[in-house]
Amino acid sequence: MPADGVPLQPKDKLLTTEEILRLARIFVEQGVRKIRLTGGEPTIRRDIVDLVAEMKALPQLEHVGITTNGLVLTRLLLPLQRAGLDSLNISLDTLQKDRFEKITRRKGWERVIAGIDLAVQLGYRPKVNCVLMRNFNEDEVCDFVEFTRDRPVDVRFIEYMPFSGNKWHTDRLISFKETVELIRQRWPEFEALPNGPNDTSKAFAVPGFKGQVGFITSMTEHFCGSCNRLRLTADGNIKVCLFGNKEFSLRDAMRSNVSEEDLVDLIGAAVRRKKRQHAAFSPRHAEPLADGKSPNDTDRRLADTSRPSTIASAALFHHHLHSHRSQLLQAARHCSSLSHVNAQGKAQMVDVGEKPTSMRLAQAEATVLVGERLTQLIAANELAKGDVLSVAQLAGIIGAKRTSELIPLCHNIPLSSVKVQAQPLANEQCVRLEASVRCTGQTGVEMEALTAVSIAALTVYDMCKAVSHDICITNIRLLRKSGGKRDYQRREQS
Ligand SMILES: Nc1nc2c(ncn2[C@@H]2O[C@H](COP(=O)(O)OP(=O)(O)OP(=O)(O)O)[C@@H](O)[C@H]2O)c(=O)[nH]1
Ligand SMILES: C[S@@+](CC[C@H](N)C(=O)[O-])C[C@H]1O[C@@H](n2cnc3c(N)ncnc32)[C@H](O)[C@@H]1O
Ligand code: SF4
Repeated sequence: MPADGVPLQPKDKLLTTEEILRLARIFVEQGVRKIRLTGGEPTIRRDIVDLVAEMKALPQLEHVGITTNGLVLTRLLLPLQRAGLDSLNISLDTLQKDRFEKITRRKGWERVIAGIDLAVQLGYRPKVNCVLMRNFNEDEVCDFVEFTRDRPVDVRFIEYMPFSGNKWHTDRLISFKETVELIRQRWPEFEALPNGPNDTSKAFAVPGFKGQVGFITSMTEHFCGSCNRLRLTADGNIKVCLFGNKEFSLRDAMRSNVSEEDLVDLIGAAVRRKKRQHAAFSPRHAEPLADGKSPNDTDRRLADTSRPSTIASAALFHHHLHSHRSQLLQAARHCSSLSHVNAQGKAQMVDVGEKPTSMRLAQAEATVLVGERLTQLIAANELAKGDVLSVAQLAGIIGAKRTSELIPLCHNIPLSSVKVQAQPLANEQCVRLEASVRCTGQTGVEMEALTAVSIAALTVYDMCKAVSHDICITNIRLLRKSGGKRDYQRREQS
């Protein structure tokens, strides 16, 4: 706990019980089988027991766990167990009462130990998380191993990770290998055990001890290759990586009544951007790897993990859709000479039922002139609102899918593919957007491609307008289309 405490989020920014449960249901329907409630500190939520009970009622969910500072377990663990809690991890960085009070700036060490013992009595095999820091608690490594002699607990040593403001430094990191060597000086028989496919920790034990020891080697041997985790912050942002920027505000999407289908799309798009390894570091390792690969640098490079990036565009996007739609409907009422008008002067859709089915493709582009500074900020992904290019891409995809709702007489066409590319061009000081839409049907998809780039362009505007209003959306145009009665190819494309 920092000396000045930590700023708390206003309550209305946090997800409500209903919002958490709705997202839990959606995630489970999409294939998630384990949910861990962590934090922040999950036990400060008054609804924590109800949350566990409601989640356990989701038929396909196999496991609900919690990670807690353990301070109120003696009061809460029994109700949590009755609610169905499957497992618990308790954070404890020291076995010394005074040191605990120094780290946490509060009393309560005895309560945490009592919470661990209660968990054991109730039949759990709790995991005890201990972050090792040099010149701080490294002298307790063997005490923690000793803690596993008579208790069926899994003590896990976590390599100290850099998070914004925690004064991380390479020198403070105590590596997995170093810790194992230290333990083997006292217990030479300390042995490795098998691990599960997506475990964060490497299991070890002293033969004969009731408990075991694990190592979470996020820094020296990252396990990103087998990482299958998604993270949802207390205020509703989905993060596909612990070290990544915030992704989308699912809270804002839900509060602006985005449909469930679009919510699933937002989640899917975030998941597809999950990288092979964590974003915050160069691929270099801090020291020789256990698998024998040689390191090339001991100086770990950190990217800026504290960069703010609130992406609340789902809400704004929804707003655009609605205002855009009513403007368009108004315009349609004044257009009496359209071909989509019947003999009585009423608007009608063209009946495409007789047309042959064919594979149709349309490509369109748009250019957003943003100026030099914004082009640089976008390229470096340094805008406060978040990752402009990814959000624009996603908005374009949603736009293509919603075209028939926006353009009054457009058919609702099942699309087989929508691809949107967003590229900052340094020389032209612009973002170029290109959409490519495909379907197999009786009418084409040029409106879908044009809508995709238009919505993507508006999204770029929306995410940049805090920096400058000197932005111009231009050159929204069809590039080519094929598969219908007449193909089209734009000649001059600059
Ligand atoms: N790099 C990385 N580290 C993680 C991730 N999840 C958990 N950890 C590390 O594991 C520590 C303990 O996290 P816990 O909340 O106990 O969760 P867990 O280890 O995933 O728990 P289990 O489900 O019991 O394996 C964290 O402090 C991190 O150091 C992750 O997704 N990526
Ligand atoms: C952030 S806490 C949140 C849950 C809960 N409040 C708790 O104390 O367990 C989750 C885990 O992250 C660990 N953790 C916190 N800061 C860390 C750091 N800089 N490096 C590695 N692990 C860290 C904690 O020790 C804890 O086990
Ligand atoms: S990809 Fe991110 S979340 Fe997954 S293990 Fe690596 S750091 Fe953790």
